[in-house]
Amino acid sequence: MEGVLLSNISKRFQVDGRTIGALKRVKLSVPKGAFVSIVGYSGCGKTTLLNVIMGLQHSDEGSLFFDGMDGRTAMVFQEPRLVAALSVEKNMALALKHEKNPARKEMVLDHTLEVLGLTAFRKALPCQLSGGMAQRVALGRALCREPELLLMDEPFGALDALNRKRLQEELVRIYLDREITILFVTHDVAEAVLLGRKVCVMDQGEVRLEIPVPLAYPRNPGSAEFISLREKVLEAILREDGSVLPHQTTESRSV
Ligand SMILES: Nc1ncnc2c1ncn2[C@@H]1O[C@H](COP(=O)(O)OP(=O)(O)OP(=O)(O)O)[C@@H](O)[C@H]1O
Repeated sequence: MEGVLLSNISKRFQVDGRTIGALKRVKLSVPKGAFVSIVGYSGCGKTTLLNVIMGLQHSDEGSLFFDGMDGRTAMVFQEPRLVAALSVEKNMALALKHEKNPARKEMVLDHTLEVLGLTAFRKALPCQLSGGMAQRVALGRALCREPELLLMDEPFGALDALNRKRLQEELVRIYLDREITILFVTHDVAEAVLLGRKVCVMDQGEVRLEIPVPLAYPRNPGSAEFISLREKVLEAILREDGSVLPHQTTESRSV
């Protein structure tokens, strides 16, 4: 299978003399071109998993394979992490600094600004942007790398509902337009089902369950199929945790 393959990946941290197993023999396959959502309770190892795949942290054990992929990987974080002194276009151009051909550099930059509706703000500084726009710039910077693999760590978590919805729609459009593989971490069960072709449920450092989402894009969160899948994912998370959330509606549940 072409794609990213994790085989028995483990990662431990030492905190105050205690050993924390952040990842415990994680097995996961992400086929090339797939959109995979990862959900799970806070602290279950989602960020560590992305960091290991990105190469920001080394695993203690296990193997990571990129089969049939060229290794071009980009990551988007919960906060935009823009350089305050640089304009929108200069922030995005940071991802193109290895591009030798100036015409191509300009073309990728112009195209990405346009796709994300940022052309009119290309000269703006980060302090002149709204939260949604800043996150769009962060996504643009990642896309300028023309990644085969895009890792997203709760990228829309800090946005208001409207901006979040817009960016979710834009991300699906970008995914369908490009041959890109996406691994998307979220606390929001509905977002996981809205975006992923597969939802992986993590618990205490393990990928416990993989639930396929066989719905066409764009998805309708009000449809019976969507609601049933959302419930299935939620039940899987609660089953792993062994707890109940008595006062929350399924609409609002995030983990
Ligand atoms: N640099 C670190 N040093 C020590 N412990 C860490 C470090 N990074 C993560 N951990 C621990 O590893 C475990 C997994 O953390 P991780 O950030 O991957 O979880 P998460 O599922 O992404 O959580 P959240 O949803 O809250 O972001 C947690 O117990 C955390 O305290």
